[in-house]
Amino acid sequence: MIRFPEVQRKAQAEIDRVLGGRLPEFNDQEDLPYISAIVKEVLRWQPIGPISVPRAASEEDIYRGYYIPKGAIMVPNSWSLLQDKEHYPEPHIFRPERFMKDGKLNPSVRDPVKIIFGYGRRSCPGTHIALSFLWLTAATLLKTFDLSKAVDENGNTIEPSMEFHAGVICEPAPFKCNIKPRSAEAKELIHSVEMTP
Ligand code: HEM
Repeated sequence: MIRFPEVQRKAQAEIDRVLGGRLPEFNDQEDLPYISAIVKEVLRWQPIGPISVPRAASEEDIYRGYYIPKGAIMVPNSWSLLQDKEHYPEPHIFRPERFMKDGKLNPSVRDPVKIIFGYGRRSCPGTHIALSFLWLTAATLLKTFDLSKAVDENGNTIEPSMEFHAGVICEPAPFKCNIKPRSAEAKELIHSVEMTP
C-alpha cells in the first residue's frame, strides 16, 4: 500500500462506500471484491513461498516428453506459475485489477490461491483460515489506517527498498513507513475493539 498509494485509495473508497462507519466482518467479503483482489495480487506478485514442498515420483512417468524415473525428487516452481505472462499479463506489475471484471472478481483468471498453498492431497490444510484472516486484516487496516512513505529528518521521502529476503520463505526486508489513523472516527473504531486484560 505504501508503494502503490493509488491501490490504497481505491480500496479505501470501496470500504467507505460499503461499510460506512463500521469495521469489516468476514461476511462482507462478497461486497468488497477489490480487497479480495488485493489479497490475491499480494500472494501472486511476491509469493511468500516461491518454491513449494518437493515431491518424489512414486512411479516412473513421462511428462511432456521428459522421462521421470521412480523416486526422482521434483520441486514445484510456484514463482514461475505466478509470473506466467499468459495468465498474468505484465506479471512484474502489482495490479489487483487483473482479478476484476465489471466490478466483480473475474473467475476466469487463474487463482493464485491454487498455487501458493501447495498442490494435491498434501496442500495446506490452513488455506481457508489463512485467507480469511489475511482478508480481514487487510480490510480492517485499510478501513482504519493510512499507510504512507516515511519522511527523514530533512523532510525527504524515504522510498521503501522493495528488497526481499531470498529463501524458502520470502519476506520483505525491514523498511520505514508511516501508519496513522485515518480520522478521529477511525481512532474511535480502533479503541472500540481494544482488548482489555
Ligand atoms: C499465507 C499463509 C500460508 C501459506 C502461504 C501456506 C502455504 C503452505 C504450503 C505451500 C504448504 C505445503 C503444501 C504442499 O506440500 O503441497 C503448507 C503446508 C501446511 N500448512 Fe500452510 N500455509 C499458510 C498458512 C497456514 C496456516 C494458518 C496453517 C494452520 C492453521 C497451516 C498449516 C499447514 C500444515 C499443517 C501443513 C502441512 C500439510 C501436510 O504436509 O499434509 N498453514 N502450507
